[in-house]
Amino acid sequence: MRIAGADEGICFNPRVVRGFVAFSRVVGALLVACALAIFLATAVLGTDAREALPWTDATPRLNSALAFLLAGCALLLCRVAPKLSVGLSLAVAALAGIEVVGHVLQATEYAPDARWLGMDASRRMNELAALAFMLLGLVGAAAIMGRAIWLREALVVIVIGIALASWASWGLVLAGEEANLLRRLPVVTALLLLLLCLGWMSAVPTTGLTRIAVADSLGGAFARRLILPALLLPVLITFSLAMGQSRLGLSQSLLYALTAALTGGVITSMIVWVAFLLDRSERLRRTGAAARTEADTDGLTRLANRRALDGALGRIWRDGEDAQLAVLMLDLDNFKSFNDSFGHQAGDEVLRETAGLLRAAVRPGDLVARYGGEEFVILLPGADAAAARRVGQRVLEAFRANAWPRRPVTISIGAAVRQPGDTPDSLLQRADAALYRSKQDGRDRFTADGPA
Ligand SMILES: Nc1nc2c(ncn2[C@@H]2O[C@H](COP(=O)(O)OP(=O)(O)OP(=O)(O)O)[C@@H](O)[C@H]2O)c(=O)[nH]1
Repeated sequence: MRIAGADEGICFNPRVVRGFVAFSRVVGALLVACALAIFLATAVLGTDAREALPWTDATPRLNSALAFLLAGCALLLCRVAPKLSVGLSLAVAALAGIEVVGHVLQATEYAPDARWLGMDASRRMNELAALAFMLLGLVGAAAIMGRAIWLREALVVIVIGIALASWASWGLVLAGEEANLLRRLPVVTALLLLLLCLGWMSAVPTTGLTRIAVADSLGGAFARRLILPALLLPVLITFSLAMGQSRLGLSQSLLYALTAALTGGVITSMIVWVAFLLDRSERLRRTGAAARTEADTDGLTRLANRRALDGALGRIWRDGEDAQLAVLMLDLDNFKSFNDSFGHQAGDEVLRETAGLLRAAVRPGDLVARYGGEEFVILLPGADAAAARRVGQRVLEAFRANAWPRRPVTISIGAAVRQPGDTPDSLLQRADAALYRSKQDGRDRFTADGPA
C-alpha cells in the first residue's frame, strides 16, 4: 500500500513513515529518561556534590534537563494530545527565551555563571543551549501545528549545526586546544539536542526535508542511507584526528594528510554505495519489467494475452472518448476436427503459425492478442471500418497463401468500429457477433459489424 503525498505527488512508504514516527517516540522517551536521571542524580548527590564531579562539564544543567523533559513529553504526546504538546514546546521556548535574555543582558560583562532571576549557576543553561532550546521549542510547536514548515526546517538545521560543531569542538579541546564558545555546550547536551532535532523531523515525516527520506523511491532509499553518515562522518573524523594528535602526538602535516585521505575515503565509499544502490535498483527495474512482460504474454504463441488486451483497452478508454479504434475478432475454422485428426501437438503448431501470420498482417502500433483457445483479437488504434476490412482481407489472404503442413487452415473474422457510448465489452461483443455471422455464412471470410 502507498500513501500519496500531499504535495508534489510524492508516494510515501508507510512502513518507513511508521518507522520514523516510532523513532521520534523513542527519542522522546530517551530524553525524558535522561532528564529524570539528571534530576535523580542531583537529588541524591546534592547540587554541590554534582558540581564537583568530573563529568559535570559534559552533562546538561538542571534547566537543560527540564527543557529535555518538556520536549521529550511533547514528542511523546504530539499525536495523542497535540494541544498539550504545543503547550509543552512553547514552554521549552519560553524557558530558554528567559535564559537567552539573561545572557544578552549579561553580554557586556560576560558572566555566564551568574545568578539570573534567582537561578544559580548549577541550574542555568549556557548561551548556546539556551539558543538551541529556544529554537527547538518553536520548531516543536510549528511541527505539531503544521505551520511555517521551511522556517522550522531552517531552525532545525541551525541547531543540528550547533550540536555537530560542539562535538567537533570537544574533540579539539580534548586534543589540548583552548576552550572556545562551542565547547561550552556539554557534550551530552549536544548529543541530546541532535536527537531532539532528528526527533522533531521524524515526528511528522511527510513534511519538510524528511519527506524525501520516507519517499517510496530511489531518492528515498538514498536519503535514508546517506544523510546520517554524511552528517556525522566529518564530525567523527575531526574528533578522532584531534584525539590522535593529542594521544599519539601526530604532527600537523601528517594530520592534514590523514584528513585528506579519510575525507577522500569517506566520499569514495559513499559514491560506491550510491553506485551499488543505483545498480540494484536498475536490476530490480529490469526484472520487474521482464516479469510484467511475462505476465502479459501467452505462453504458447508469445502473443499478448487476455490480461494485456484488457489493459490496452482500458488505457485506450482512459485516454478519451474520441480516439478511433477498430477491433477484429478472429477464430480458426473447424479447429476441433483438426485437433481430432492430427493431434493436439499439431494443433499447437497451427496456433503458433497463426500468431506469426497475424503479427505480419498488422502495423507496429496494433495489438494482436490470443483471446483464448483458438480465438484471437486484433486492436487497430486509429483505424476506421475500411482500414479494418483491409487488415481482415490481408489476414484471409495470408492464411490462404500459407503452406500449411497437413491441411489448409482458414480463419473467420468479425470486425467492429468504436461508436460513441461504447465500452470495451460492448465493442468486443459487436465484433464477436460479426464473427458469428462469418461462421454462419460459411467461414473463411470477413464480416463487419452492422446491417448485413
Ligand atoms: N491444440 C490446441 N487446441 C486448442 C487449444 N485451445 C483450444 N483448442 C481447441 O480448439 C477447438 C475449438 O473447437 P470449437 O470451439 O468447437 O470450434 P471449431 O472446431 O474451430 O469450429 P468453428 O469455430 O465453428 O469453426 C477445441 O477442440 C479445443 O480443444 C490449444 O491451446 N491448443
